Amino acid sequence: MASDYNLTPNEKNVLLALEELKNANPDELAQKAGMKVETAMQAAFLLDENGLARVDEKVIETYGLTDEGKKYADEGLPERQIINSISGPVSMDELKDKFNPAVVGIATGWLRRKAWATIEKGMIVPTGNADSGDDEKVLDKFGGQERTLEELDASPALMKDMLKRKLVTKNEDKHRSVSITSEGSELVAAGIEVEEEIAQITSEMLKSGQWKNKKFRAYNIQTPPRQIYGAKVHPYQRLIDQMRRIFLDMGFTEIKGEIVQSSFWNFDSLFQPQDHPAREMQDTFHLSSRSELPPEYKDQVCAMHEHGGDTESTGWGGKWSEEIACKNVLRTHTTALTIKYLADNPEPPVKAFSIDRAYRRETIDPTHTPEFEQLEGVVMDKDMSFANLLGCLKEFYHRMGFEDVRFRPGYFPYTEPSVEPEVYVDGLGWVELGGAGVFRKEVTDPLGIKYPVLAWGLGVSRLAMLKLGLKDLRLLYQSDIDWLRKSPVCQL
Ligand SMILES: N[C@@H](Cc1ccccc1)C(=O)O
Repeated sequence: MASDYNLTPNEKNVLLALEELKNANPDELAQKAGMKVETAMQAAFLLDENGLARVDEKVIETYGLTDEGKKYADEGLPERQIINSISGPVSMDELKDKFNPAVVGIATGWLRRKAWATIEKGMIVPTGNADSGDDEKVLDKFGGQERTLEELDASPALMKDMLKRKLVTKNEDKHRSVSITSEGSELVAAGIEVEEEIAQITSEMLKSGQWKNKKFRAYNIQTPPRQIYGAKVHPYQRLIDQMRRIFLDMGFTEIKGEIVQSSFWNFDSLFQPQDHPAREMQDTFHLSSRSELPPEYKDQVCAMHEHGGDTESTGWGGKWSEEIACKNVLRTHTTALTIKYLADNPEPPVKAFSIDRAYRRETIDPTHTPEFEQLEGVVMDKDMSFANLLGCLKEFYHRMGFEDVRFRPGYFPYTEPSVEPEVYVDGLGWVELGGAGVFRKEVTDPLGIKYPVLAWGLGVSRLAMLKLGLKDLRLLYQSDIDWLRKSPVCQL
């Protein structure tokens, strides 16, 4: 049953005005209701929402004359001016003396097209038939105003031609009209009482006691409130913070470093041969800049690569090139940071980690991005063993909420033994999450590191996908505000 209970005084006034007008444009409505157009329309939209009125919008196309069009409406089209001024053949030159050459230029084409004249050897020869065309009739109809197609009594094809000839412009105007619905009329018939309502109480009203005689606008508890999205930490950042917290809690020091690294620190110090496939253009972002090689290590690293240095290792053999080692790259793993940190801090114990971005030339797909995070860590101390490495990683994954952790044999040029940790995820099975191992002598010896080093580099975004239940890693990197606001994984 309709009731005026929830209507504001403006809505009531507009509804009463509409009942008289039935259908009106915004200006008429505002005038009748005795309010500003915006106020009246605001009320009309509210009435529309409640089914008491209807606001219709339609786009009306109108045409207007361009400056050129106006001129020709007054003076006649160029072809008309010329055909009216001649009674027999005339030469173009003669016409150009009498008329603006631009006018003559435009006119000749149209004289021919309209078959008002032929052009023979530079002479314009009237055909004797120059009836007023539809375009001229339309030009006459404007009378200095915007006109609709109906008012001009013109075909769309003709208007298209005139648009092309730049005689007219086309405008699209949105027109609104408001009409009362039968429900609205019923409500008016049942009686509407307009009385001033207040939505806000002022201190004056309170002081004077006036508020006692006021009518308060009722709350409409049906109106859906505007959604408010609180600020929060990005879910990926939240997980990164959680991982950082775990290592800090386990007594590790966080290290940071440069994104741009020499090949020396990114590859050579890690005993990656200079012809290793990972160093190829298609895997690594190579830069044109270079770095100085650290004088305290470069000879030892060279010796290790070429023949195994002072150790029983044979090295890779061949010639190690300083030229290749000093070339800069975007770090392809954060192991470049931990190895340098160890070289700078060779005294045990060292427990350090880094959680930061690495770069590889990956083709972007749901599980690969050229920029990604790694969680890198090293432990160096007397008597550290492979078992300590597995224990440390297990502990980390447990703290991240993964119960089942296992290790598969892996291969990295810088570790021996090497493993790939995996966690078990319901529905997915065992998921591989990075690499780990104990640094080889070939890595530690040239840098003067005397004790065993446990090392790992774990995929962070892969872990985040598992924790957040995502199928597409790219979501983590695109700041899709809608997803961030609404996705349940972002609700924490
Ligand atoms: N750097 C290796 C991971 C790793 C780090 C340390 C030791 C062993 C492996 C990678 O990016 O895949």
